[in-house]
Amino acid sequence: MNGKRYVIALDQGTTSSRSVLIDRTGRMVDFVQRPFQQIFPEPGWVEHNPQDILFTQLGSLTELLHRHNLTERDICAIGIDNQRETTIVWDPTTGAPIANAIVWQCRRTTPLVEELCGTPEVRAMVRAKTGLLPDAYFSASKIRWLLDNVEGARERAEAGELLFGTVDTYLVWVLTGGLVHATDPTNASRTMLYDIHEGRWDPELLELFDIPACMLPEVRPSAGSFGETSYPGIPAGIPICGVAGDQQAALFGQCCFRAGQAKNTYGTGCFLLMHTGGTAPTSTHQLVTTIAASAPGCDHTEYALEGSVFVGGALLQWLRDELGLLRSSSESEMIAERVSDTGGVYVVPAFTGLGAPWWAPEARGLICGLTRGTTQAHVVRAALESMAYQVHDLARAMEADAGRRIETLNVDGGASQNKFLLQFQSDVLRCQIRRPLNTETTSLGAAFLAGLASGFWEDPSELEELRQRDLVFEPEMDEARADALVAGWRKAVERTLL
Ligand SMILES: Nc1ncnc2c1ncn2[C@@H]1O[C@H](COP(=O)(O)OP(=O)(O)O)[C@@H](O)[C@H]1O
Ligand SMILES: O=P(O)(O)OC[C@H](O)CO
Repeated sequence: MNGKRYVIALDQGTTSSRSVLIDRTGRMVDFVQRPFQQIFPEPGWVEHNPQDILFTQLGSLTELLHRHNLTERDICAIGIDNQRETTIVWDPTTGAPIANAIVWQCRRTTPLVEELCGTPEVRAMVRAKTGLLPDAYFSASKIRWLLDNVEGARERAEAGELLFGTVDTYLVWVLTGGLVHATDPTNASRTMLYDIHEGRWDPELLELFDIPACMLPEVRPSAGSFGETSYPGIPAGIPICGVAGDQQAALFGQCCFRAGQAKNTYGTGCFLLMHTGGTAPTSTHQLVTTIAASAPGCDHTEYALEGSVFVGGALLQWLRDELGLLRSSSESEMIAERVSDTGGVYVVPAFTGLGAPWWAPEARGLICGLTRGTTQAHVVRAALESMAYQVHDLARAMEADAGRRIETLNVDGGASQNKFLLQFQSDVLRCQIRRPLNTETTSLGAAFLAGLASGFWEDPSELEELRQRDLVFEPEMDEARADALVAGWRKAVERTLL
């Protein structure tokens, strides 16, 4: 314990950077958010300018500090959570990135991954070591692309003149004045270069992707020491002692510390993660196994199963912007409640194919079951229900892989404000849904990690007690009806696979 009043979370997301002030009761006192530009140089490519990431992050931090008149005397620690997989390579002598960051959504390296990981043997080796499915999503092929396509990059990297980092690493490096080049296991586990069982960068994977080991950051515990702030304009000497990828941070922020505890984030897409304790199950349903963030003092690696829904809340934005059926996403709740069911309508938002457990990249979306009596309310309700069905499918796959039921699903994200959605989720999943009062669980997770590492909080049980009042949803729908609805959804999904 010390007299400092706050922990700050730096929440570096895909579309904005946020700085969040959190007090000892776990309350979010205030936050500052700065959006930044998305760069689409070619179809399917997505980039960020690392300077944009940096200056929106630092700008939000300084504004937050000024707004509350805060100095290093008030801030116990900084925690960082970040968009994962996004890849930055820079020159440590100047701090200048050699190119824009290649964002996790960018598909430019799909042919490269096909070429390097095309055989069943290589795919199996990558899966066994990293827990991931070989894909352009993860960092490895993005680093390789930069080395192959930026003039002189390979020679400089091999001579030890370039550094690689995910966004956490880049922020830590800049904030510590270039002293610390480090990441944490949750971020390392998303690069496709890290052996999640051995806990080290893997020589065979580095050889496969032809990436020099000297570019890679040191891997330190998520609740560990990442140096101190030393950057002009930022109060000096604040310890940075929490780092985690944003989805693992949210799992931690939801106080899912034990095997079987799960969270789902309903945002533009959805991310479902289940803590699996010290075991790393291999999914037979195309889910990925990833490293979970651990509290200080944990003597073993903890894991999670993860699955994602590509189109979640984005479907409501599509109904709003392209079909004009809604004025806002939040209006969907009131409109859906106007009807008692969808009248047999299903929406399958396979705009970019379907993810786990279907993995059908060629599938395309549909709205089916239309009759002359179908109204706006039926379609809007079916759109909300589609989010719940997709999470249901992921959750059932996860339960089969983990060999245990999800008793309670902890939820967060923008669309978790929708109570109709959460009740329907509980009905089809047949489990309790819990929404914390503070749904900013990502920032909370980063703050918790930094706060535990710095002694701001004593131990994880204290954090469970801080958890503010939850909104709880229990299944209300008759089980036979819920099963019939899910069966109808399955038929609709099958139609998209034709
Ligand atoms: N009340 C609501 N009901 C349903 N969907 C909502 C509601 N509020 C926001 N959304 C959806 O949630 C998404 C935004 O959530 P957010 O967690 O901020 O997203 P992200 O972090 O993925 O950018 C949008 O796609 C929006 O359509
Ligand atoms: O930026 P977010 O919060 O949508 O998260 C992105 C994920 O970390 C990508 O894996």
